Amino acid sequence: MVRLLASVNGVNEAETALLGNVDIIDLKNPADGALGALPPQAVREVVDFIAGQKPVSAVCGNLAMDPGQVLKAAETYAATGVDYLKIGLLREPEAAACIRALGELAKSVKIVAVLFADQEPDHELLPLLVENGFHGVMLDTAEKSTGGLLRKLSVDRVARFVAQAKALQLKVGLAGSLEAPDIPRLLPLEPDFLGFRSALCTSGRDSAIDEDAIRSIRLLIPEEVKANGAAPADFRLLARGYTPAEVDLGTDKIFVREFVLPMEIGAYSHERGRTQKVRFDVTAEVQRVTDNPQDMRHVVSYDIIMDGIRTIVASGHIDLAETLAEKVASHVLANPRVVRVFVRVEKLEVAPASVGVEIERVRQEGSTR
Ligand SMILES: O=C[C@H](O)COP(=O)(O)O
Repeated sequence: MVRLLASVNGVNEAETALLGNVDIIDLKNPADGALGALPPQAVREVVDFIAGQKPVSAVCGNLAMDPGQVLKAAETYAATGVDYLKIGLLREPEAAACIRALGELAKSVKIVAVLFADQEPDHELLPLLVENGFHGVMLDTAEKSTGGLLRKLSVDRVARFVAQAKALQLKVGLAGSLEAPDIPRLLPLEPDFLGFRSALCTSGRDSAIDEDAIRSIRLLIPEEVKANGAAPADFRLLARGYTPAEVDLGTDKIFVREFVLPMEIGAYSHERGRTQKVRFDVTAEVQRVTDNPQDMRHVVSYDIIMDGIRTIVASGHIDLAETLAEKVASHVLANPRVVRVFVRVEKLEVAPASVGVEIERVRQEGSTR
């Protein structure tokens, strides 16, 4: 299940977030950047106000990578009674010593490390976080005015980060000026939570959060549904395409055309260890879910197709264009609303003309992939 974390600046906003049914109330001072902390007393007030209705996290401030200072701040905020502490780790050699300094405290409070997508996050810190008992890790952006997470780090790199953290049993969160169209792109990566501030505000990150804005984000992150004691919804399925229509409205086609990427491909030895340009054309036939599409729940985003291609291309050398086409088709059909997909893969640098393959694949009856 992917949880919705909302960053709030005090009791009033915490109440709004509670009404919006977010999953985690995160405390920070947005006016002081990605890691601006509220005074400990203000954090305590929110912890008392929430009174266990939702988990509460707090950031510990814009800390220099000084182990003593980091530990002191963490102890101060741990004493407020929050469920999670968020500690920002800058891309500096002392970050490792700061992690070690928190090892003892991590036995009594859940600590989540925050790494920045715009500072080349250091994957080598992940095992160290585990060794020192950290609960989780999240990617955020330090600079909020220059675009969101997926503009700072390509989707395949975010996917690799999530997969690596999960393989180490760390809880993993993603944030960074996330907007509605980012959500269907990030849900398939199955992070443990997605974090928001800017998208919840009426006019900019420093303005107040707004109930309607929270609601529109909440709608895009499936909540755990348990009806009559039935098994919880399959979030992997929901995450890939939201709820399929109950009545048959027919299909539409979405497409990505002339998407060219350099990649390692080819069965010849001279094609190894170098990239060549490959062009992708994909058309997906998708079930319609409404006559009145209004938000990301109602569409299958073409970004998901491009994200899949980028991730497949980044995964390493592929010998055959046929293998590549099958992988792309399979990725697109992973979305339960896609009933048929057409994929053309063309190698553009092989011969005087382009060469490649076209395939068409259809969802098998009853298959959820
Ligand atoms: O922890 C999450 C952040 O508060 C997200 O803030 P943002 O959406 O403004 O980047």
